[in-house]
Amino acid sequence: MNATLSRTPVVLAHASGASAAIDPQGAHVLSWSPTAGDERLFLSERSIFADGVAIRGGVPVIFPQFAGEGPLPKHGFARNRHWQLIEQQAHSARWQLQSDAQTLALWPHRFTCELAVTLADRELLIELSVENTDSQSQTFTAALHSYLRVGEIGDVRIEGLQGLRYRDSTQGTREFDEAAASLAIAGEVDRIYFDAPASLRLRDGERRLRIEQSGFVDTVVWNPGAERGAALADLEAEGFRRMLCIEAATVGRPVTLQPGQRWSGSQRLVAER
Ligand SMILES: O=P(O)(O)OC[C@H]1O[C@@H](O)[C@H](O)[C@@H](O)[C@@H]1O
Repeated sequence: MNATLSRTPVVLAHASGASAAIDPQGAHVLSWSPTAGDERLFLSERSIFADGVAIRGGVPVIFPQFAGEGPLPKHGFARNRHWQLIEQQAHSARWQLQSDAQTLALWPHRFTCELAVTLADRELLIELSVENTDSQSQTFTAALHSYLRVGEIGDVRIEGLQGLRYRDSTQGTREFDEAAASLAIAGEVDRIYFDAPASLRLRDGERRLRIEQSGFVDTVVWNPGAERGAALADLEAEGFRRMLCIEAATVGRPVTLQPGQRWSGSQRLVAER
C-alpha cells in the first residue's frame, strides 16, 4: 500500500443536520449521525488506522470474497485498498477502485468498483457497483459489512427475518429456519440469511433503524459475543455490547459477470426514531 496516500476522511453534511465521514482506505464509512450527537455506526476505539489494515467498525466494503468463502484473504481485499475519490458534493461522494498489479496477483480479474455514499434527511445510502472490465467472465461475493451502534446488545431486536433459511457459521455450514419474529442476540451470532427481504428493522431501546437493501440477496447478522470479542485485539473491552453487524451481502449465490457487464447493490439505513 502506498504510504504517501492521504488518509484524511471525507466529511459529508446534509441540510437536515446529518453528517458522515468516509476514509479513503476501503471507501469506508466511519461515522453517520442523522442528527448531531446521534451516532448510529459503531467504530472500535482500538481500530488500527494503518495502511492495509482492516478497520474495526463503520461499513467495510467486502469484495471480491465474503469471509472465507474462497482462496483469498478473509473478506477479500477491497477494504484494505486505497479508493480514488472521483466526485464530491456537500452530501454525497463517489469513490473508485480499479484492478492493478497487486489485485491481479491475488485475483486474476480486471474490474472497476464504485462506491457512492449519499446523505439524506435521516438516511444514509451506500451503493456498490462492480464492472467486469476483463475479457473473461468473473465471479465474486460481496457485502456492505455495517457495524451498527447499539445501546446494549442484549436489549436489541431484529424484525423481518422470520421464516428465512440461514446458515449458522458458528456450526460449520449447518442450516436452519428462523423461527423468531423478533430476534434477540444472545452470545455469539454469525449467520447468513438467504434470500433476505428488502427491509428489516432494528429496535434498540427507543431507537428504530430501518435497514433496506437491494441488489444484495442475503443478509449477514454478526456479533462476536463476549469470548470471541475479547480475542479481537482491535475491539475494546466489552465492545461487543455496543455493536451489531447487519450486512447487505451476496454469498449464497455468487455474482457472475460477463465481460462488460455491471452489477450493483445497495444498503440504505433509515433512522426512523
Ligand atoms: O474480523 P473480520 O475479518 O473483520 O471479520 C468479522 C466477521 O465478519 C462477518 O461478516 C463474518 O460473518 C464473521 O465470520 C467474521 O468473523
